[in-house]
Amino acid sequence: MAPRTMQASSLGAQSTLCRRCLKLKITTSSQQKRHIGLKVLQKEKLAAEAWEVRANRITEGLEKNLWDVFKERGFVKDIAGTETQVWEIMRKKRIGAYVGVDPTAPSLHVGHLVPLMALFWMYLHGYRAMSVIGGATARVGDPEGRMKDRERIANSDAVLNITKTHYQLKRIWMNVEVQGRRFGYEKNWAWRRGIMNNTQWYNSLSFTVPVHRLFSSVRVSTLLSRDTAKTRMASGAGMPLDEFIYPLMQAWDWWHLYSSPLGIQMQIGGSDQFGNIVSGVDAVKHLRDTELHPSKRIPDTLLNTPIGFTTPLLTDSSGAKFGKSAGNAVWLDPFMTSSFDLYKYFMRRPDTDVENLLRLLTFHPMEKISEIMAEHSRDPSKRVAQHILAYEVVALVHSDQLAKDTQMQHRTLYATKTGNTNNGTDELYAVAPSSGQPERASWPDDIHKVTPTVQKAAEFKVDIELPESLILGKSIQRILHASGLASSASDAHRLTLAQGAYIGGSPGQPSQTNKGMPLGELTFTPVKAWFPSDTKNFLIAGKLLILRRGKHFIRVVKMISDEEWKASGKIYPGEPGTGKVRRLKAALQAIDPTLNEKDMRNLRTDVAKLEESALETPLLNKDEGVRPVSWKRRGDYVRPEPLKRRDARIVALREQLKQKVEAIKKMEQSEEGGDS
Ligand SMILES: Nc1ncnc2c1ncn2[C@@H]1O[C@H](COP(=O)(O)OP(=O)(O)OP(=O)(O)O)[C@@H](O)[C@H]1O
Ligand SMILES: N[C@@H](Cc1ccc(O)cc1)C(=O)O
Repeated sequence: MAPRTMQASSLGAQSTLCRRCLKLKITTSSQQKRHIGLKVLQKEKLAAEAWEVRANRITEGLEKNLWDVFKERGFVKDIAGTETQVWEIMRKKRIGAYVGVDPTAPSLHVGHLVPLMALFWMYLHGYRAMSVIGGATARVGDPEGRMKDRERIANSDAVLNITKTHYQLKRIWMNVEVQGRRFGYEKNWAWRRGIMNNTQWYNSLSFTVPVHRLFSSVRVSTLLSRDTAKTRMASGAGMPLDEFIYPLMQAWDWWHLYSSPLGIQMQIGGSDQFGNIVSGVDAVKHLRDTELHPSKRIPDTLLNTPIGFTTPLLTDSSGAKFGKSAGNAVWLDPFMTSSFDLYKYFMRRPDTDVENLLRLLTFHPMEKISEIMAEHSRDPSKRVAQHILAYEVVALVHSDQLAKDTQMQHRTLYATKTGNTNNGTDELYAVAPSSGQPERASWPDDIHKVTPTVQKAAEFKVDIELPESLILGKSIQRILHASGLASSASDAHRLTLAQGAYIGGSPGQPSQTNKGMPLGELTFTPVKAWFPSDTKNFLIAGKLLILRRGKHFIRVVKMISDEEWKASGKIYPGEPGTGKVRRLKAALQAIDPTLNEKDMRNLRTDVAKLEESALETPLLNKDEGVRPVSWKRRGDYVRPEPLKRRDARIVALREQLKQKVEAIKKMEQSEEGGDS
């Protein structure tokens, strides 16, 4: 049976044929009705048949159950349910699985990749995979393993964290598609993946519903018997009620996902989540078995059993779990940890850990990992395995291209100036870079000493800060330009005309009266040519703007006072009085204060040419003194002495200019940041 139909029937849904459109009408609850075309049904039937064939092949030992892959790669720490149950359910049913992440920081970190990788494997093997952002649960915070009450998150931070986490996950999911293709997984019509936020159901949930349906069945003693609660009680400090019932909130999420047409039957989490997952299993079973609405009832069968498992925790060198709370996270956000530093972090993993990390964090098959390790052990100083690990993680988190560039950058940086152009590792690299730069034969000591770019989350709350006079006084197009989402104000104008730019706010409300982004939700409205005074309606907590270009390019802008802006010494693209021409003029005058306007104009033209030719094309003909290339004169031309002197001065100035132009460019690049 096709997944959707199967889900519909397992949920007790009724199907009837619509007489008007001759499509099958599936009724999953008293309110929800969906029309499914015959073509879709046919596809679902084919997908179900393929799944059945696969299940039989697993029984016959011709194919591996993904569960066995999880086990051999070291993904399984603890299981909620029995192993036989999980094995059989995964064999027979195209179940859905989810991993939840609380957006308590503006970025995911390396530790999150472990449970997420298990989810990505599920997706690549045809299961439904959901990554859930805990927009609602983050307002409470999981008390698991904490000795003290959690600090509550400010509204503006909640919005910011949700936005950043959402787009980070989106990018990673896109990369999973790319990596899936690279590793030979053929995308199938039935594959389903997504990102959800639990505010989607919490914001419209009546308080009495979970109270009646779930809380009434849970004994306080059960919650009190959990380690965290016991420790907090024993310390005499106790714990706030919201943290105390946090496991029930997480359980409600699972119930919501389980009973939805997605049929999310499995929860995956880091090993600290085991308690929450086990209570989730009990809660989902209870809610399922006490369902009163006949059309929503799900039978208590093996194939409908909620199951879960936890993955091992990634720890730092002292054995502490990488996490936000511990303050030792290696972030995935490029603004917080550059791709180079992320690469470097994995280059520093000790040989004893690298095989395990290759299994957990890459899609390389086990046989390939054995080959890599064999090659690695032939000469560990080349750090072949670490290079491949670092490459794969950067490709997953950022992109293949960036991984290639970062690897090249790394090789160049650690290259010797002499000899040995091939250290024999090239063929093992995920890409086969041949930069001509020899790799250092043995690794310099400093590579082990460099401290990781572990940044405090609080220092990196926003992508860019911009002054109040711009945000409240200039057009939204100028703001888009200043934030780096458009190459100029006119580009921004074209973009808004084509409805390609968005701002975080309430959808469907005019700019003059827009109420802004609802708390905890990520909603956008297209940017229009509104009055500058309307932009303030989109400010979150009076200071944050969330801007988006197209689907993925996002900037979180913080408004600061003009005084703070001035004191920062920065300039933003398009800032009045700081144009390129003006800056060049100032640079020229700094080089030679005696230059007159005409000289400067000539030099500026030269600079433009220099820039165009990427500072490489020779501007002078070999024997022509300083005559520009365009002066096509005969060889017997003799340049008068005063002109020669002037030329010599210009040559010297050009040299200095080249450096200035480079410096200005670098400054611009670093100001613009980038959605690499
Ligand atoms: N170091 C880690 N190794 C493996 N899994 C991790 C690690 N850190 C977090 N996870 C898992 O990622 C998922 C989401 O974690 P979440 O962001 O909610 O918490 P966290 O990073 O542990 O933050 P906090 O320290 O605030 O609790 C959970 O399943 C969690 O167990
Ligand atoms: N409690 C999890 C995050 C989470 C949130 C909501 C869920 O439904 C599931 C998981 C953690 O702190 O790591």
